[in-house]
Amino acid sequence: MTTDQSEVGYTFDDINSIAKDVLQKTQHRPTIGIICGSGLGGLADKVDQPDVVHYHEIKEFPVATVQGHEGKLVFGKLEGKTVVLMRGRFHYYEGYPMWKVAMPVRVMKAMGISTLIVTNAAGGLNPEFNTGDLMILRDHIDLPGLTGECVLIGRNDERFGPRFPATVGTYDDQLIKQAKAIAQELGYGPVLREGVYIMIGGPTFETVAESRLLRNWGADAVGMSTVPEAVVAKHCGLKVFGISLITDMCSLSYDAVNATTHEEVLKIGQKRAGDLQKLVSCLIGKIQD
Ligand SMILES: O=P(O)(O)O[C@@H]1C[C@H](O)[C@@H](CO)O1
Ligand SMILES: Nc1nc2[nH]cnc2c(=O)[nH]1
Repeated sequence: MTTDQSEVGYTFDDINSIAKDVLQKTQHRPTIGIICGSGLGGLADKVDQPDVVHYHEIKEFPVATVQGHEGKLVFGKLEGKTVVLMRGRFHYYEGYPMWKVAMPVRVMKAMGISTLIVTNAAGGLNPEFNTGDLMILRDHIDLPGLTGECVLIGRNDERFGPRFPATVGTYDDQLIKQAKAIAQELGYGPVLREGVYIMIGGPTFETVAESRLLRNWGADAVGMSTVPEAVVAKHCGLKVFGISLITDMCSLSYDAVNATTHEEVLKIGQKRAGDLQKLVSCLIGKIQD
């Protein structure tokens, strides 16, 4: 690991060495990676023949510090596919630099995945949304990136991806179509949404004025994760699918203020995680390795 600001982050060799070490702890060779959002780690319990690797067992891996994020990789079989789940992700507000927040994506790519599924808990900004809705990410707004904290800042190694990557089409059209069809089959039509996720740095939830601003910018939901992971995934050529569980509605008016808490986020997560997990499992079943 280097410390010079132009060379921050793990080198290509560092990433490959971490991936190699982790693969020695499991018999599985995953093709699909899944990052579980706050309170959404239960999908890991559905994995057959699980091999669990705790983050603290992996040299150079950050540790998860947020309630609802356990801090382990779970390898195994889901719907016949070999997967690796991150049960616990890293957030910028925990004090990790952006490149560290997203480094597990490069490790998973080095382990052999070709598709990344990212899930999160998010606040609803679109007034037509309701708490408990599931929102497929059509696109995102990288607010930290737009303000100088892009996850790809630093020297670029072309073996990871290009210096100036396109971010249009980050979320795979085919996966979006498949997920929508599955949601209809499962009877989730009334709670299924599609929209734009905006990432803020956190850990503060939004003021009313900030929620109005984010809504005016075209965002349908707001959260504190996902975007750095999706940007790094697109950069290194992974197919990406993103989905948010709307755990609370952001206040757009001073007359109806809802002061969101993390406990509320986890509670709705617990209540609604089953449907999100079902949708993600069925989608995994349809992904071509
Ligand atoms: O990891 P995610 O994005 O699901 O977590 C959300 C955003 C904050 O970390 C936390 C707020 O309750 O939930
Ligand atoms: N920023 C933000 N993140 C969330 N994660 C879950 N709910 C919210 C929310 O309302 N705002």
